[in-house]
Amino acid sequence: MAQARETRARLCAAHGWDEDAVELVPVLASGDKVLDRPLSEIGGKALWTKELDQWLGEGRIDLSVHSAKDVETIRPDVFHFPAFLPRADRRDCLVGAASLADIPHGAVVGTSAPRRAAQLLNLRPDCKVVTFRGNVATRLKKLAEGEADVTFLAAAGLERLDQTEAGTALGAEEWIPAAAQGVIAIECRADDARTTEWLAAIDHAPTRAELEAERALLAALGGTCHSPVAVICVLAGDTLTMRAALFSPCGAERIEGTVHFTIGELDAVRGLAADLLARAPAAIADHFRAGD
Ligand SMILES: NCc1[nH]cc(CCC(=O)O)c1CC(=O)O
Repeated sequence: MAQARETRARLCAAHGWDEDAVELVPVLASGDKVLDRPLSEIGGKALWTKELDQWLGEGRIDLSVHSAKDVETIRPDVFHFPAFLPRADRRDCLVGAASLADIPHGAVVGTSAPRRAAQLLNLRPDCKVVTFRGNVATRLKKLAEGEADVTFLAAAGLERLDQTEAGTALGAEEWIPAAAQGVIAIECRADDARTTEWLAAIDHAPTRAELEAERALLAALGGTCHSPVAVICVLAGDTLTMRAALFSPCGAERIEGTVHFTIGELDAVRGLAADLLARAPAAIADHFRAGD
């Protein structure tokens, strides 16, 4: 809802509309209903899009507001994304310890993200990972109740809920975030020219450049929400720099690569994916579907 309010504010500002010109329709996603198992076990990212897709397809809403990182790599052709909002803080925050080094030996870490679990175990094999789902408030509550010693939450999510003091943001030199993290993606029906044009006015081109590259990497790797993959792509001037790491699920193996390219040069991204997969031991490669 915080993301939908931000979208409405930007749309109204861009077009000079009153706030009541845009109606917010809350749609509860399956991903919010099933909270006792990791997303990757119960149906993946479609759990965030299924209900919204149905409402959008039926014309009950004109646009859907997503966290870009929750959206599947391959989407139905009948929809498209005319707008990505300016990227918020893309970093993960560590909650419950001041730094990765300060996590107590043998600590219990709550997360159900394969990337966070594998990356943490790669750096801190002494830790134990337990499943931790639910929205930001639920996860902070579970932590306070002692279900885990530490957890990770996206800085963007904490920021949107005014809870930034809850954790310490981790820099890219020590911790790589998820593809598309911190980006709000707005989707509408591809044949809806009117909404497409309204949304195009609030699209942020630099964010789109990073996002398209990060999503192209996932597509080239055949990555899903089961795949422990971390990627950061940063635009500076006309050059994008992408750094990506693949992990085996329990963190024992890690391979990494970096590539520089210009906007739209997605062959460079596909080259990085091919290089990573070529170097990947089976413990990593088994979690990707190269070539799909
Ligand atoms: N379902 C997980 C999810 N999807 C989007 C965000 C917030 C960050 C973002 O918008 O990228 C979160 C919470 C988290 O990872 O801690």
